Amino acid sequence: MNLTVTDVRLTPVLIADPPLLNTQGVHQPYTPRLVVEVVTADGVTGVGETYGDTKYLELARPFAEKLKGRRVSDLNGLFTLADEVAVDASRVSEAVDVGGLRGVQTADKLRLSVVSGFEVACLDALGKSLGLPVHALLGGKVRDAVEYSAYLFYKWAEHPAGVRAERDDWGAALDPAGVVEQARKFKERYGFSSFKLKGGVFPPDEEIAAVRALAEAFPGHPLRLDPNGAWSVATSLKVAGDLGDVLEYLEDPALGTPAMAEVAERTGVPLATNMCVTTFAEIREAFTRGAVQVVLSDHHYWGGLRNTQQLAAVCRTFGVGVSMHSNTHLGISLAAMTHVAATVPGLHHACDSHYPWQSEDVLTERLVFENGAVRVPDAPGLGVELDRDRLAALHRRWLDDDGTLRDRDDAAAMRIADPEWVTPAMPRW
Ligand SMILES: O=C([O-])C(=O)C[C@H](O)[C@@H](O)C(=O)[O-]
Ligand SMILES: [Mg+2]
Repeated sequence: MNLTVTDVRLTPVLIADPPLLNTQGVHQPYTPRLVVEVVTADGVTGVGETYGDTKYLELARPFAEKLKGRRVSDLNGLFTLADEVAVDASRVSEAVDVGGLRGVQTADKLRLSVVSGFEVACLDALGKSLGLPVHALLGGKVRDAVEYSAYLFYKWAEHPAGVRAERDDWGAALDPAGVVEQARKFKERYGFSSFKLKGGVFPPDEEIAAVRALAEAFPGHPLRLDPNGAWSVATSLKVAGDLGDVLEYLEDPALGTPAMAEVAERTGVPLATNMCVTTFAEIREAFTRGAVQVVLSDHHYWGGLRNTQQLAAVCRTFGVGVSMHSNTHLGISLAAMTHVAATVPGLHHACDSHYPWQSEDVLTERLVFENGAVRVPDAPGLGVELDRDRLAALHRRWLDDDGTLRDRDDAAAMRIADPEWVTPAMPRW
């Protein structure tokens, strides 16, 4: 068996995204992703996926060149390789990523986000070469299915008039009734029984009312609210006080570890984060201050599936829960998330996934949610297959774009509907 990488293919794509609202603005009609393929000397192809914005592509290209000649089994070596790829300082001059949705932006985190796509592709190729599923390469699954939560968003019925976009059949959700209706659809279509509402969009009282309406419509179901740090400590405490009886956890109510620690100290409602603990370096302060009770891992920015397992082990050591964060992603990443989640003992919270919002994929067969869960694939590698025609079509869309959609910008999308829109100063409420 020859596991040497002889070729690496990078295919940026633009995939359709509905008009989902968050505190920074609204999703653009298409969002960039990068599909990574590694090919071994034996002709085995492994596939991975990560962010597709320009700053990631700029790193992925030299990284791909360096990977050639190495073995797909050399997973630790990926981090050494990544250290050799220079990050343009202007790419990390902002303190926060995606207008603040993914926490601090550092050169390391950028590199790790790129490594993750290659790590998954290498694991896929290795698994296919050995005839083993990725979860077996990670030590073996401890469950046969991974539970996901319905990721509810405030949402317009459609993208602004005149903007090229794909239509969706979810309708608008701009008030409590709309949110409950969306949740019903999620439950009907996918069987989800946990619900997360992306907040930070409307004044907190409106979002409290929406969560109350969910609690009434779905009694006993785990509920979460995530305003992406849009609230002050006082507002966070008010929301925790009003919703404490129905929330599984409150996600990033306030921005940064000190503010989260202050909230945590004064409420019994567990706090989750994908914003103040997003790197290993951020763990110590957050855990010693008791700022978070659940970390939402994301194999993309934590640097892959094996780093996700390490994060889970650290969380376990400190008695902190673990679950998963999600951005817009394709089926490749859902498969990767499912494999790693299957290996993590003590995963007590349903994972987030944007996948139901994605009408487009690059796989021959979409992954399916049954009773809110994805069965852990047992076929070799990730257990998914690329549909090359779909991949080519979505790449064509990326090629045809004049550059406006190649870098995610939720504030720019919002300005099309509201030219006065500026990224809100935090805390917003
Ligand atoms: O905090 C989170 O869960 C996210 O930031 C997830 C996504 O980025 C979501 O907010 C989005 O895409 O609008
Ligand atoms: Mg979050």
